[in-house]
Amino acid sequence: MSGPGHPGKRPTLCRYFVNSGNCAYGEDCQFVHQNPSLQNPYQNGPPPMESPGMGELGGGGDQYFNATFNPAPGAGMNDFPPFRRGRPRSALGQLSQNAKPFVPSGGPLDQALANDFAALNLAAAAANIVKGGGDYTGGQQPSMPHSSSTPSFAALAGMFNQPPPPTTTPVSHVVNNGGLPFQAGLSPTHSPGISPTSSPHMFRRDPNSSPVPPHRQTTIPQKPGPPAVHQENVGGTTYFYNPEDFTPQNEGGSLPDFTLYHSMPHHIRHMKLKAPLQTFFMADEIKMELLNAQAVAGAHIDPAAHPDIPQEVDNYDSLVPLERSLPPNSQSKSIMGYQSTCYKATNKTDGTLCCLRRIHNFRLNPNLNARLMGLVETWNKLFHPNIVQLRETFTTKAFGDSSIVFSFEYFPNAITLMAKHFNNPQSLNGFTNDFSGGARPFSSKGPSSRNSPSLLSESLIWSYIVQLSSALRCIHSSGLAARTIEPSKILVHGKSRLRVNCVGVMDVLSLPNMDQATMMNYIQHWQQEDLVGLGRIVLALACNTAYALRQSSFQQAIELVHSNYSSDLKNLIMYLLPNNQNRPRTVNDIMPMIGARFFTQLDTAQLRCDVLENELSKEVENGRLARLVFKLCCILERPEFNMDPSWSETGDRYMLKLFRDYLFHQVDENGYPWMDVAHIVQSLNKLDAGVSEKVCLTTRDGQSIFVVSYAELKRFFASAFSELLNAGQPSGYT
Ligand SMILES: Nc1ncnc2c1ncn2[C@@H]1O[C@H](COP(=O)(O)OP(=O)(O)OP(=O)(O)O)[C@@H](O)[C@H]1O
Repeated sequence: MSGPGHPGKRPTLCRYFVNSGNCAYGEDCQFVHQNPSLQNPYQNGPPPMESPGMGELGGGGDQYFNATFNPAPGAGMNDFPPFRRGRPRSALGQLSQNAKPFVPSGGPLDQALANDFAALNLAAAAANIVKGGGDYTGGQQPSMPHSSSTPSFAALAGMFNQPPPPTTTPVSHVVNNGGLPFQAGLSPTHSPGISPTSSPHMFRRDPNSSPVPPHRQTTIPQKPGPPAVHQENVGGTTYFYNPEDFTPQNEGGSLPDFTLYHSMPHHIRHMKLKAPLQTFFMADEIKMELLNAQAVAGAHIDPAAHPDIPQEVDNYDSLVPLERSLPPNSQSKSIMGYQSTCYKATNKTDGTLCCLRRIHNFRLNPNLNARLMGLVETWNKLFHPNIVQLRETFTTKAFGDSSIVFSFEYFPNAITLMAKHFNNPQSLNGFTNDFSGGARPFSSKGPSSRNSPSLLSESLIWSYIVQLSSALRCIHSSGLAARTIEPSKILVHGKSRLRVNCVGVMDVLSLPNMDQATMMNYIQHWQQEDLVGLGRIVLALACNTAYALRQSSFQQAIELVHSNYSSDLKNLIMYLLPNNQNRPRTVNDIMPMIGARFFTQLDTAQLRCDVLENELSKEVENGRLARLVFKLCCILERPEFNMDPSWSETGDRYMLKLFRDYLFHQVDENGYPWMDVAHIVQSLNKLDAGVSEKVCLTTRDGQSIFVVSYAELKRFFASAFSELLNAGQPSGYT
C-alpha cells in the first residue's frame, strides 16, 4: 500500500491526515490517523509516533531529485563503495514516477542573516581558507571516492571513467526514498529550567533583568576640544600622553563583514610548545589552567555537612571556605589580633564571585561608620593589576558573632606566596631552624630538616620585585599604605602573577584606636614598613627560605645572595631593609636598581599577551564554526516540520542533511568511523565562505549521489535558517 506521494511503508502517523485532516485512503490507510491536536504540545519534543531506527530510512515518502551514479559497464557500485555509517541500512525506497529535476532553491540571502553569513561575500577569503593559512593540514583525507570534495569536478568524473558532466547538476531519475530517519531532540520537559520563555538570552537582552552588569568602561574618557598633549605626574614620574590615544577603536561600529582564518603568527612560533602540528584549539596548558580555575570557581559545599557556614551573608550566598582545613583546636592566624577566615561567595545582585574575608568578633562603633565608608571608598577606587581590589565592607551577625566582612575580588586557584615558596619543610637551604627566642619569620610552618640549597631563578625574583613595587607605587602615590606586605597576604595566580591582598583591612581594624589625624601621621611610617616588607620578601625569596630572615642568619643570607645573584639584587635588599639612614625611602628609588629588568618584564608580559591573543583568535574562528553547527542542527530533522510537506527534508534541506553526514558521519573503506577535525573545519569554512568547489554527497543507502557546490549549500543553509527564524517567535538567535 504505497502510492505516489503517500507516506512510505512504515506504520507511522499518516502525514496527509495530519496536514489536512483527510486521507484519500480513509480507513484503508495503514498509518495512524491521529488528531493533530493530540500531538505533543512541545514542538521540539519527542515525536508522538514511533521513531524509526537511526540507521534506517523512515517513511516520509519524500521525493528526491538527484544526480545518480550511473555506473559504466564493469564499474559498478562495488567500485564506488557507498557512504555508510557503522550499521547496515535498509534497501532503497521505490522510484517515483513524478520525476522532477533537483533545483537548488537559491533564494536571496536574508538580510537578517547578513551578519551571520558575512563571510559569504568573501571570495578572496575563501581562497585564503582553502589554500592560505596552512590550518588544514591537520589531517589527511583517506581515499574515499564515495564522499569526497573535489576542487575540480572533472577529477571526480575521472574516477568513474566518465566525461566531465556539465556544471549544473544533472538529473537522471527520482527516488522516493521511503522516508527519513527521525531523531527527536530532547523535549523541554527533559531539560527543566530551560524553555523557550526562560532562555538565558532573553535576560541578556533586557538590561533591567540582566544578572550581568554592563561592562565597566575602563578607558580614559575623551575630553572635548582639540587634542592636546596631557601631562601627569604620578609618584614622581611625569607622563605625557594624548587623550585620543585612549579612545577605544571601533566603539559602536559594526563588525567587519569578513572572517579570516590565519595561520599562527610568526612572532610567537618559537614559543609554541610540544604540539607537532598546528592545532585548531587552545593550547592544552592554557586550557588546563582555565579549566582548573573554572572547576575551583564552581566548587560548592553541602550545607548539611557544614552547619557552621551560613548559606547567606548579607548580599552573598553559596559560601565555600578557602582555607585549608585546620587541625582540631587550632585557629587560623590573626590580623591585628583578630581571627580571620576566607570564603568564596557569590554576589546575589550581579552573580559575580568574590572572596569574603571575615574578621571574627569585631565590633565597630556606629560613630565610625562615616570614616569606614570613606576608607573603603578610597581603597575601592584603586585598580591595579597587582592588587586585589576591595569592593565593599559590611558588618554581620550571620556567623553567630559580630563580624566585619571585607569583600574582595576573587581569583580562582590563587595561592599565597607563603604557600608557594615558604611552606616546604625541606626548604632550609642551609639555615638552621632553632628558634630559641626570636619570632618565627613570616610565620613559616615548622621545617624539620636541612637540605642543600636550591635557589629560585633571578628572573623570577625580579619579576616579583617589579610587580610588587608597581603595586606599592600605586598605593603610595594614592596617599595610602598597604600594611600587608608579607607572603601570606600576597596572592600568586597563573604562573607568576602576584597580587597584594587584604588591602584596607588593617586601616579598618585600626579605626577604633586611631583618629583621622593620627592615621594620616602614620601613613609615611607604614609606607616605610611596606618597603621593609618588600625587602624581607626579596631576601627570603633569594635564599628560598623564610629562615634566612632570622636576625642571626642575616649575614649568612646576604652572603648567599652575593654569591648567587647579581649585585643589583643584593643592593636592592640592602636598600630596602632597615638601615641607619634617616632619609625616608620611596618606592621610586628602587627603579634605577630594577633598571633594564623592567623591560624584560614588559617583554615577557607582551609575549604572553601575544600568545593569549593567538589562542583567542583561534576561539573566534571556532565560535564562528560552532554557530554554523548550531544552525545546522536547528534546521535539520525538526519534528514539527516533518509533518509539513513543504518543510520535510526534501530538496534544499535534504542536501544539508547529507552534508551533515558528509561532515560528521563518514566511514573509511572498512566501515570504521573516519574522524578528522581538519576535514570538519575545512568543510565548514568552505560552507561559510560559499566557495564554488563541488562536493559529492551520497545518500545513506549509497544508491544516489548529489553533486552540489558549497555556494549552493550555503544558499540552502541561509534560506532554510531564515525560514526558521521567520516561522518562530522573535528569538534569541543572533
Ligand atoms: N582574593 C582571593 N581570591 C582567591 N583566593 C583567595 C583570596 N584571598 C585569599 N584567598 C585564599 O584563601 C586562603 C586563605 O587566605 P589567607 O589570606 O587567610 O591566607 P593564610 O595563609 O590562611 O593566612 P594566615 O595564615 O595569616 O591566616 C588562601 O589559600 C588564599 O589562597
